[in-house]
Amino acid sequence: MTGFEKTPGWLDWYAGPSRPEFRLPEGAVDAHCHVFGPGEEFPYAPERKYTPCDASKDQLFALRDHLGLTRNVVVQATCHGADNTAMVDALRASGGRARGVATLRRDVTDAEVRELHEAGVRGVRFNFVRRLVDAAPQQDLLDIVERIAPYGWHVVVYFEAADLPDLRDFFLSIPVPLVIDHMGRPDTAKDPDGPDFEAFLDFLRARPDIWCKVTCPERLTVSGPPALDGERRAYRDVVPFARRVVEEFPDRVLWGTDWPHPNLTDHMPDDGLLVDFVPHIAPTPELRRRLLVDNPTRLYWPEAD
Ligand SMILES: O=C(O)c1cc(C(=O)O)oc(=O)c1
Repeated sequence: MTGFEKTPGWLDWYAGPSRPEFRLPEGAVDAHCHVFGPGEEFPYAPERKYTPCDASKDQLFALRDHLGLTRNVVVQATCHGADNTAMVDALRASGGRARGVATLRRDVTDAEVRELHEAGVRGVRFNFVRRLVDAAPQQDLLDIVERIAPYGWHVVVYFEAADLPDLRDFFLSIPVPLVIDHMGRPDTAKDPDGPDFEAFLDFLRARPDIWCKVTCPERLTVSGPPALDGERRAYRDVVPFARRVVEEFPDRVLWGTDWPHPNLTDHMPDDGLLVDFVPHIAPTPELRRRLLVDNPTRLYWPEAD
């Protein structure tokens, strides 16, 4: 009993995922996942916009091993605000097999950034999705960038496709590498070769240090079918979008499960089937090795590259 009550309609993560048919290459990284609490040990932030179910580091590491992954990048979830202790606890318990992305406030001190770096944090996340956070002023974010730049960190940005035109110039003014969450959330009911997704690709072309996570087909799909009950044709509407990114930017794409899949109310995917989705978006062994192993290792474990 944690004293926290899940947001109504919130779906728990999928227990007992299937074992993927696709065998992940040696050293594969889940470059986008989260821990939630447990709330009793790591309380959710007062300013959060949802209350999740608990999803602990041990459960995350068990999923890693079950799916055949080697490492995790644990991204600070908005339900923990700028209190990074649950995420840092996961990094410290991972024996070097997890790196992290933090949320910081403008008044963060150099000593705090250094401590996060020593724990394995390598990026800061700026979130512009209104249902998740009230966005901070852009000047505050640039002040944070000044703090993290000396450590070689990058900035992870989460935004909706419709907001890219307004945010593009701000993003391009950030003087450290950028990593885009969930492919910039395209509307997959639209044409993957149409002007909206072309504008996103054009943004990626604007600088060679903009990376893109080809994640979350379960969030982006419009026509499904869901990755459940052994479905082999899950989320086919998302494939052409992700594949365009993987094929044009093979050296700066990242993949992750997004476990425990915050805020899904329609269905909760079987994470084993999410792994089986990968060969559809990265059709050759070479593309898969870069997406799953080489790229995330270069960004998060450069010393092991
Ligand atoms: O789309 C979302 O609801 C979502 C939320 C969070 C978070 O709350 O941090 O992170 C994600 O990667 C995706």
